[in-house]
Amino acid sequence: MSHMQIEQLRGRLDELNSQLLELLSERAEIGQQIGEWKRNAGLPLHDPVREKEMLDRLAAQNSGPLDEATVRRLFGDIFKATLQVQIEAPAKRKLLVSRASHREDTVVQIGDTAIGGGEPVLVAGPCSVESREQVREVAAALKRAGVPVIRGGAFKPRTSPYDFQGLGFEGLKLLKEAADEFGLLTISEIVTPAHLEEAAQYVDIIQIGARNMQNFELLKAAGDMRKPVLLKRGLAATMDEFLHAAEYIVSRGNSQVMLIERGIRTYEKWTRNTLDISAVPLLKRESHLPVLVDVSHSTGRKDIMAPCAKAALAAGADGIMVETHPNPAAALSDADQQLDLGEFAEFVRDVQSSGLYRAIKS
Ligand SMILES: C=C(O[C@@H]1C=C(C(=O)O)C=C[C@H]1O)C(=O)O
Repeated sequence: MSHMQIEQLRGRLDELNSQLLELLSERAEIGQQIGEWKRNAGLPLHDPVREKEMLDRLAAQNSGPLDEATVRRLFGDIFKATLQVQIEAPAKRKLLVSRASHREDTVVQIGDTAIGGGEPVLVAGPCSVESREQVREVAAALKRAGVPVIRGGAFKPRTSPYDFQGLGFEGLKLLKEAADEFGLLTISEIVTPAHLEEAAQYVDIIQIGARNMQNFELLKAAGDMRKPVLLKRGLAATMDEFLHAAEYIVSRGNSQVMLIERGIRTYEKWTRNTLDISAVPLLKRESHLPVLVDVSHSTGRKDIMAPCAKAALAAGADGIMVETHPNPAAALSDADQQLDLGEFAEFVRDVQSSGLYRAIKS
């Protein structure tokens, strides 16, 4: 046989491989549907009687060149594979937030700013909105640094009830006023479902905080909004819990959801929390939603914020959140971890020098 003939036959085998794969995939999908039905009906997934019937029928149909034992073994393997697909948590693969159901990156577009699937963005601002002057000064610094989104807490879920609880709606108004003056977008945490509608007048992105990641009524209410939501990972939330929390929002019709890793609680004390960098590529792989990293709450220390931001971007993050305040020492919350405006400008320069982030030109 000539070399050309072999090439032709191999080409034909390649074609048959593709067809077989297509058929096997179709078969596995049907198996999945049957598996789901069985699960709902409380029936066992494995049905050896049905498998034996099929094998006997195939053996009878077989006219070679494969011998009977081989046909039985090959189909036995196919049934096993179908069973495996049925067993593997089907819920996970079918989540709306998963890549399995939506391959392309979700891009949250707010005005001229796009988050996800392209250039990473910075989100910065004070931990809490404290006064008109404070938030205005920060907004001006953000504008100078080419940062498009200002953050600032107005409803603060603090560990102690005796700590500063935020200025509430007054804080949101001050944030919006400063943002409008400098052409920025706003983001702020909302903690009460009943506040969402009113808050939507002042915030472009609703933040759901780490402590509320599994506040299901809040998630549902945010899902009924048609506003972008930034969902923070809970202090001890697994990836699975995090994605299911996002699913609560998306399943109500609000597809504009962004995820943010903010550090998890571990035994380590040198950082405020432990920044879980692996969350970034994992979430990017499992989900199509934009993924950000909060380098302030995760590290809680200024000296490693820039390297951690670079690591997050290198790992594929779509954005970085960082806290900055005109006078951190006098801040009403998170005094130790907020960058002053000089440190913030330096932080932006440092992150930019990595080539992983480009500031937006104003
Ligand atoms: C798909 C089913 O579930 C399992 C997988 C089978 C298959 O791959 O054909 C057959 C029997 C079960 O063990 C089914 O019951 O039909």
